[in-house]
Amino acid sequence: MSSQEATLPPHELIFPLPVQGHVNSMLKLAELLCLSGLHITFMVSNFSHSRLLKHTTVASRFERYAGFSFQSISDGLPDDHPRAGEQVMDILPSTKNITGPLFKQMMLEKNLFASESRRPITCIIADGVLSFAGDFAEEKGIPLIYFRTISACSFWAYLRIPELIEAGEISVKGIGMDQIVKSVPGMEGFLRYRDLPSFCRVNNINDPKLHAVNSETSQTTRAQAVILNTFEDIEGPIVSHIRKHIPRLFTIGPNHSHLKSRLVEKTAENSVLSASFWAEDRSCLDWLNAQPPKSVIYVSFGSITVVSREQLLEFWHGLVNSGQRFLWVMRPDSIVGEGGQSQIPKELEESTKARGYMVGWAPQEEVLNHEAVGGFLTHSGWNSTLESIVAGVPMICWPYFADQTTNSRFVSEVWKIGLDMKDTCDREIIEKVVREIMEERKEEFLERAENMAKLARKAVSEGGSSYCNLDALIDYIKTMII
Ligand SMILES: O=c1ccn([C@@H]2O[C@H](COP(=O)(O)OP(=O)(O)O[C@H]3O[C@H](CO)[C@@H](O)[C@H](O)[C@H]3O)[C@@H](O)[C@H]2O)c(=O)[nH]1
Ligand SMILES: C[C@H]1CC[C@@H]2C(C(=O)O)=CO[C@@H](O)[C@@H]21
Repeated sequence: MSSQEATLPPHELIFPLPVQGHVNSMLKLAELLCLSGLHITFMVSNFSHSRLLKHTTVASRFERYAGFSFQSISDGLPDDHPRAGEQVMDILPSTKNITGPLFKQMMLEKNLFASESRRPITCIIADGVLSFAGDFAEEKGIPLIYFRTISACSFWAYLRIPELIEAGEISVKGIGMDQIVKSVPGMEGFLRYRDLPSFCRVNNINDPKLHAVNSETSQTTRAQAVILNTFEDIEGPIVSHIRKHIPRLFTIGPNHSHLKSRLVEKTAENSVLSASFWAEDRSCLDWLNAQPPKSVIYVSFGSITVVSREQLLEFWHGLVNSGQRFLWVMRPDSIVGEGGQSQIPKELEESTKARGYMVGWAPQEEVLNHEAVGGFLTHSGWNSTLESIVAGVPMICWPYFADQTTNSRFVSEVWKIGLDMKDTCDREIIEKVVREIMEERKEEFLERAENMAKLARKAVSEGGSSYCNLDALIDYIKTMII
C-alpha cells in the first residue's frame, strides 16, 4: 500500500435490490456515509439508473461528494418487464442468476473500483435479499454488512419462517387466517396468520417464493453486521429478539429523517433527497396549499402495488362517499387488466375534481409534511410507513404484499397510529375507515401519531439512538479497512 493510499478513507460498495423502495433508503444511507467522508460506490441497475437520471437531480446532488460514484449493471430483466405487481418477484431469480455473475466479473475487472484517489472496496453493504453479493464478499474475504430495507417486525417474522413451518403456522390455501401465531416471540397474542409477511400465504408448503425469501433471510446472519432502517423507541423490543441471532445490529432510521438532520447539522441545508423513478408532479403541492389544515387524505400505494378496475372503483366510491378531500397517486402502470391506464373511468377523473386531486407520482415526503394532510391511505411499504410516522400522519393500511401485511398490524395494534383494512376492498369499509381517521377519532389518532413523530425525530437528533448507532456503524466500518 502506498503512503497516499494509507490516508484514504474506507470505500463502501452499496448495492440495493434495484426497486424503488430499496434504492430510496439505501441512497439515503449512501449520502449519510458521504457526509462522514466515506467513499461510496453505489450500484444500481441500468433500468433504475436511467430513471434516476431522467427524473431526479441525484447526479448533480452527489457531485459535491468527491468520493461518490454510481456504477450500473443489468437487473437481468428485459427493458419492457413491468417490475410491478406479482411480476416484481422475477427480480429475485434474475438478479441472482444474471446480475450475480456480471457483478463478480465487474468487481474483478475493475479491481474492486480502486483508483488513485480511492481504495479498493473495503466493505460491501448489500441489500439483505442479494445473497450473491454476500457470496462474493465471502469468497474474496471482503467484509460484509447487510442492509435489510424492511421493518424489524417483518424481518423478525421472516427469520422465524422455519419455526412457523415446523409449527404448521403458515396458512395453506387460506385456511386459519385468523388464528394467532405462537412461533414469533414478541408477537404472541396479536399476530394472526394473515398478518405474517404475505409470502407465508401459500397453496403448498413447498411454495418457491416462501422458500426464496426464507433462504435470503436466513443467510443474513453470516454478515459481520446488519443495518435496519428503524429506531429503538418504535421497534426496540423486537430488535432485542433479532440481536440474539445478529448481535451487531445497527438501527439507524428513519433514514430520510436522519439524513435531513445530519444535513442541517453539517451544511445548514435541508433539501429532500429524491430518488424517484417517476416524474414528481409538484402541482399537487399547489392544490394542497389551497386546502384547510389536516383536511386531506393522501392516497398512495407505493411503487409496486397494482389494482384492478373493480378495486379502483371501490376506493373511489369509498373516498367520495366519505365526504373528505383526497390527493390520490395513481402510477401510470398501476391499473391491471385490459386497458391499463385508459381504464380510469372518465367520470371518475371528472368527479374527482370536486374534492380530490390525482397525480401519477408525488413528492411524497413533502406531501406528508404539508399542513393540509391529515391522513394517509397507504399500502404499508416500510418507507411510506416511516415517512408517515415522522410527519405525524395517521394511517389507513391496505397492504398489498411482502412485509406490508406485518407492518399494517403493528400500525393498528401495537403503535395504534392507524387502522388496518387488509384483505378487504369494499366501498363501505373504505368510507367508514376514512371517516374514522379524518373525523370521528381524528384527535385520538393525531395525538398518538404526533407523539410517535417526536420519538422518531429524537432518535435521529444528536444523542438519539439512531444518531449514536450511525456513529458507531461508521467507527466500525473504519476498523474494517483491509
Ligand atoms: O407518489 C409517490 C409514491 C411513493 N413515493 C416514494 O416511494 C417510496 C415507496 O417505498 P415504500 O413505501 O417502501 O413502498 P414500495 O415502493 O412498495 O417498496 C418496496 O420496498 C420496501 C422496502 O423494502 C418494502 O417495505 C415494500 O413492501 C416494498 O414493496 C417512498 O419513499 C415514497 O416516498 C414517492 O416519492 N412518490
Ligand atoms: C421483491 C420483494 C422480494 C422481497 C423484498 C422485500 C424484502 O423482504 O426485503 C420486500 O418487498 C419487496 O420490495 C422485495
